[in-house]
Amino acid sequence: MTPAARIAAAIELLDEIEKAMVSRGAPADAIVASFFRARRYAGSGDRRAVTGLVYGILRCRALLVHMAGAAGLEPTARALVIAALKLDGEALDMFGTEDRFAPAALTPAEEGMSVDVGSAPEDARLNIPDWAAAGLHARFGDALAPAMTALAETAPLDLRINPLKRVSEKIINNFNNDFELIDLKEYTEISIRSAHHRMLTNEALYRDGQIEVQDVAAQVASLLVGARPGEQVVDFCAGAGGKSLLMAATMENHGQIHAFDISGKRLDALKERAKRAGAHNIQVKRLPFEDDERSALQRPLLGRMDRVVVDAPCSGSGTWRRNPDQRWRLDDAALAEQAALQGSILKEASALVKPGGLLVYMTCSLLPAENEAVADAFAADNPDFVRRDFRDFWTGPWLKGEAPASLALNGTDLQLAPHTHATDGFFIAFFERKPGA
Ligand SMILES: C[S@@+](CC[C@H](N)C(=O)[O-])C[C@H]1O[C@@H](n2cnc3c(N)ncnc32)[C@H](O)[C@@H]1O
Repeated sequence: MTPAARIAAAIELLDEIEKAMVSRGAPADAIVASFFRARRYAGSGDRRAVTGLVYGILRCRALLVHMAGAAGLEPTARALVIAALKLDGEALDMFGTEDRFAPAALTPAEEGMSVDVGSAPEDARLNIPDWAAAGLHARFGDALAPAMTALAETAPLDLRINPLKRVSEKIINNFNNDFELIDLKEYTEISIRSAHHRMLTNEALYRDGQIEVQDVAAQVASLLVGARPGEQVVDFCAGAGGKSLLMAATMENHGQIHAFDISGKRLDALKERAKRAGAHNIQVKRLPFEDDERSALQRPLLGRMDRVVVDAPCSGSGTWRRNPDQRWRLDDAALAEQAALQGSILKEASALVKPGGLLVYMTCSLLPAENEAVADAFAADNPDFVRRDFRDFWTGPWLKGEAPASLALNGTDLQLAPHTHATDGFFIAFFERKPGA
């Protein structure tokens, strides 16, 4: 593709992503994949250039929208691409050239767009969507700028060794030098990090289930649950099984994990991953939508589980490094709806915990409305549960050293964030059902 054709393609691709953000359609990575499936003529260099420009735009979209608005332009995909090129100090001479793929010539308003970043409001400079502004200010206070800068970066590729497969240090050390593995032993014994994103599907270690892809925050969360061999555990929102797989390892495949989710597709993926990982104690159950069927499925487990994990559906604000389009997919009403759903799932799942058992609530969110507020409301309405300090659980297998400092707004829960912990944003709260309750 010519440079002009790449710009035209970036405008087209961004337009598709913008429309999907409004309609809450497919996520950006799925749109990128289908965009290039339909354009087989695009080489890998073209893909990298077009995708790099589009993702770069999503990482500072609020500022670009501000720049377009200040020039009297609607924030169309074309205006955002022009703003991004200006911000990067790129020449705009590929617009309106003889090249038949070139985008149309710049209008006077587009020509005149100013790159006066200093005059933009702080939330625009830091790429903060309106619906998350109050929560992020409350979470980070004076550290808002470094926190948001870290959230705008590209996340590393985090992996973990699968303890069920007993991979030796030597094998890991030999694992494709190209991966530039960083020895990441700060929080756990089993984490490794690659500076680069590569396809792992052809790697023998991955195909044989010896390594898994999982952000370190999610690894820490799974280990903090502390599931032991022989226990009965429910992973209430198990999805594709990130937490279940690691819990199966702490349980050494003994006892039972009941993996629930409403998505049959995700549970199918869990089954595949469990097979690859050699995790044999996970029983997958799709939660029906009808209330009575849903209750019937859970009835045999009521009040009998040693541990119940609720990895609730959330805004995903802690994963914005990986999914920058997620910032633009919610609004105030959707956030409130999400928090209400989180509260109701937590309440429903709590009924499965046995007296003396543990309920662990977690999200990959940074927002107090989805984190402390949901946990606080549960604590207030459920006196038969005691809120426990996360530090008490920093004892499980493969967790290292001292518990890290927490960014939670209280002294008991754990909140991780990219700028302080070099992980995704992640929240975890612990509740113990009173013995005899
Ligand atoms: C954060 S994801 C779970 C990720 C998963 N635990 C992992 O580690 O890979 C949240 C999951 O909640 C599921 N979910 C959404 N609404 C639900 C509900 N009402 N009951 C149970 N699961 C639900 C979604 O399908 C999604 O898989």
